[in-house]
Amino acid sequence: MTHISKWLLHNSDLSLAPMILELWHYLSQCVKEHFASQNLQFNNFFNEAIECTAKIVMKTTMSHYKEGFDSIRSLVDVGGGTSGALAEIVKSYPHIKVINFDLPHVVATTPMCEGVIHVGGDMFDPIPNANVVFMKWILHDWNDEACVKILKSYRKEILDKNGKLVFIVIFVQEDDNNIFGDMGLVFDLLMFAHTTGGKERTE
Ligand SMILES: C[S@@+](CC[C@H](N)C(=O)[O-])C[C@H]1O[C@@H](n2cnc3c(N)ncnc32)[C@H](O)[C@@H]1O
Repeated sequence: MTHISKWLLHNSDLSLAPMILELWHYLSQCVKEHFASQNLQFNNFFNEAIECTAKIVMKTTMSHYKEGFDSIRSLVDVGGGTSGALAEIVKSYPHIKVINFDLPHVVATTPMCEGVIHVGGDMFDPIPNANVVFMKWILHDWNDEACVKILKSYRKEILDKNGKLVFIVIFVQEDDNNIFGDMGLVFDLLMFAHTTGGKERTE
């Protein structure tokens, strides 16, 4: 077993197996819109895939954005999935009132998580009230036009409340020569497989 293949083990605490292995079996069906809302098994695979990466990414985010979280009173995670990111946030910052906001079929199958309020809805409609709008790995799901729409409407809402927008995004570097260099390409292919119009960006 190589250092990198350890990420594919199902039984380790930090694993990428749900993201890298299972989802590809559904590539052809994913071309159909709304597949996840109609197929419970795929919905579960997709949510597990996101959750396994959330744990890994939030570990780093929490250590680098410590002061940022300290000053937050309420936060809505837009497209928060099964609240993997929020679970990590409330563990370290129980004073923050957190809301997980995602599509109704996702929220319906999301297990309860202490301290997290789940709200079902559409991110292109008005979102639940909070001082901070948090979005992790959302903008890469959408084309430029949709991203501008999201950014404009949330910016206005947040400015009115003197709050802030916190985004966690992936930036692909064209001359990436490190061991994770190909991950940009892998993520771009994932966006192709699982979204209609999403892509990884360089800026
Ligand atoms: C790539 S996942 C990111 C999940 C989570 N933010 C994370 O990184 O752990 C995108 C999420 O956006 C949700 N989503 C897609 N379209 C949406 C919409 N119109 N309104 C609300 N949520 C939506 C999906 O259900 C999914 O949970």
